Amino acid sequence: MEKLMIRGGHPLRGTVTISGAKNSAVALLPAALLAETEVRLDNLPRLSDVAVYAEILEELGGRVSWNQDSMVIDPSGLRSKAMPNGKVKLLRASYYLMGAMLGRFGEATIGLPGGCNFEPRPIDQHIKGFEALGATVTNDHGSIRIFAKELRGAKVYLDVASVGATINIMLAASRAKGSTIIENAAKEPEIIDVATLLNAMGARIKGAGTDTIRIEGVDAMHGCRHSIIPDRIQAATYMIAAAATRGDMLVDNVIPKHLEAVTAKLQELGVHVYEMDEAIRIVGQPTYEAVDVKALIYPGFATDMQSPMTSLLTQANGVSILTDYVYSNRFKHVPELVRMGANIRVEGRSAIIEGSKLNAAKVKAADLRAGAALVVAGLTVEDGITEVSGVEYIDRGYDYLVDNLRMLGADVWREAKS
Ligand SMILES: CC(=O)N[C@H]1[C@@H](OP(=O)(O)OP(=O)(O)OC[C@H]2O[C@@H](n3ccc(=O)[nH]c3=O)[C@H](O)[C@@H]2O)O[C@H](CO)[C@@H](O)[C@@H]1O
Ligand SMILES: C=C(OP(=O)(O)O)C(=O)O
Repeated sequence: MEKLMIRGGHPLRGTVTISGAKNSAVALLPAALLAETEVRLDNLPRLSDVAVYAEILEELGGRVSWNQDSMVIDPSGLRSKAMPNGKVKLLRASYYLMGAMLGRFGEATIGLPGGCNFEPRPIDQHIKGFEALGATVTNDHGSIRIFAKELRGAKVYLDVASVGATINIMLAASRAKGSTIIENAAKEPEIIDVATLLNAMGARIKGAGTDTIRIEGVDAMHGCRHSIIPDRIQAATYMIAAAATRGDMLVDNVIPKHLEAVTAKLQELGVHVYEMDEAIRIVGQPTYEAVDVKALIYPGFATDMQSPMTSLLTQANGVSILTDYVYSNRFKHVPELVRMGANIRVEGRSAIIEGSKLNAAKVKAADLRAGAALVVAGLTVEDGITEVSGVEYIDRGYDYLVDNLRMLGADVWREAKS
């Protein structure tokens, strides 16, 4: 186990290039199981979640070769295999194996997912979707067993606009007989990315990115080449870090439209933000004014950005209220920020943040974005060294973090945990 050491107080200056989106990658890899020939994914991020997924595909008989930021998945040797335990427990997005294997083999047995468990994260809407398509779903001691003699298209109305359920239903329905309609579908950009890959593989999906998605099932799917969209959460984290350190950063290889909610909120704080075609420049300012933030489904301010945003709000004058309407209790970063001198209290699903100077401390990341929040906080501290443990969570979502931060002028390094 390692920890991240941060000697803060350096404004981040320069250019950072954002990698492909984690939340796309972990859906595109299992989607490749639906093809009968090779799928090549470009702009793939070097993340631990991606590495674990590649190993899962190999365990299922797929052949995977990973070269720089491209991966070729040869699904020709794939077989149906129960995966009740093991690697599926290491990441949240292993639930996509359910939809992909159901579509490909008519059956799947997958252990309930792991990943960041900041609060209970049910998958009832995924299951409702599979059942609507004609599958029988049982929970066998923490493993979900799904079986269908024949998948038939159906209309599914999601009770909540769930990203995972929307993608899982798209995966299975791509190989069902007839048409499926998903109503109240999630609209996140990663859903469009998955639909783009599936269509390039021969699927017939329309409406991804709106709340109604129509899928005409097809009999067979084939390989293709696909480039993954940039990671908007990673990009937002760097934008927030630039603002928090009063730096001047060009965040390159982004789709600015995906970042509108964070751009608008940074401008409201007083940060200068300049949008270009594929980049955003952030110019930090000496003082910021408190703002309220509501984390919502897309195109609202993403819940995954709220923890790093909390750290930035400690740098604003006045009291900010940050409310998470997606996850009611995603505040594991708060006690650690308080350890660093932050003045924050949690009331219900809101964090009430009063601006204050932060101090160096030994803190622990309890999940991925809590880790990102602690890194942003550590970068603002002028004296002393902040030690962030739980780096394995941060590695789920930020590749080349130390290299990138050092290139931007930060004094950060990894050390073995004593
Ligand atoms: C791998 C991946 O893409 N992860 C993202 C995905 O997670 P994930 O897809 O798991 O999140 P969902 O969009 O499904 O969850 C949104 C909300 O719906 C609820 N819900 C979800 C499914 C369900 O069957 N029943 C139910 O009640 C959840 O508890 C939550 O309150 O979207 C989240 C919300 O943007 C992000 O934080 C995660 O980074
Ligand atoms: C919660 C996250 O990821 P996951 O759903 O994979 O745990 C995240 O990316 O912030």
